Amino acid sequence: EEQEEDVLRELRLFLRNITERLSLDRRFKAFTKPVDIEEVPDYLMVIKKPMDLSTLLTNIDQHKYVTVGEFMADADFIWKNALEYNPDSDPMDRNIRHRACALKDTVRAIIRDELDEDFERVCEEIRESR
Ligand SMILES: COC(=O)N1C[C@@H]2C[C@@H]3O[C@]2(Cc2nccnc23)C1
Repeated sequence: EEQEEDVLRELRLFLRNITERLSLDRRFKAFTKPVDIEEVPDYLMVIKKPMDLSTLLTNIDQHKYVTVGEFMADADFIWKNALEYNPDSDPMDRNIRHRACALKDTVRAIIRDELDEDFERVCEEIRESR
């Protein structure tokens, strides 16, 4: 009903705000757009579910997420993919893995600090009712 749409509208505002703040952080520049398959032709052979901050934003606008948990599952692919595709000891790989870990910790810290547990519970009730 209308109250549910009000909750989901507030969820989308919350998720857009997080995603935009991450996109402005210079540490996360490599995560703002999909990895360029022309530049990295083997990427899709290694990474089965590419994800990036611009795709998260598109998904939000397409009402893909009904809970913060669903959003976090996609956000986690961004840093997990980076750890998987860039495993070597060379400085470039180490640098992107460091940024991937910073992204993981930053997402979790924002959600711990800014998400009301009761709000997420209401979103989960809506999800289960659909
Ligand atoms: C999230 O970003 C990444 O996982 N990567 C991995 C790719 C390998 C390396 O860095 C990336 C882009 C790139 N382009 C050209 C040549 N080499 C590279 C970004």
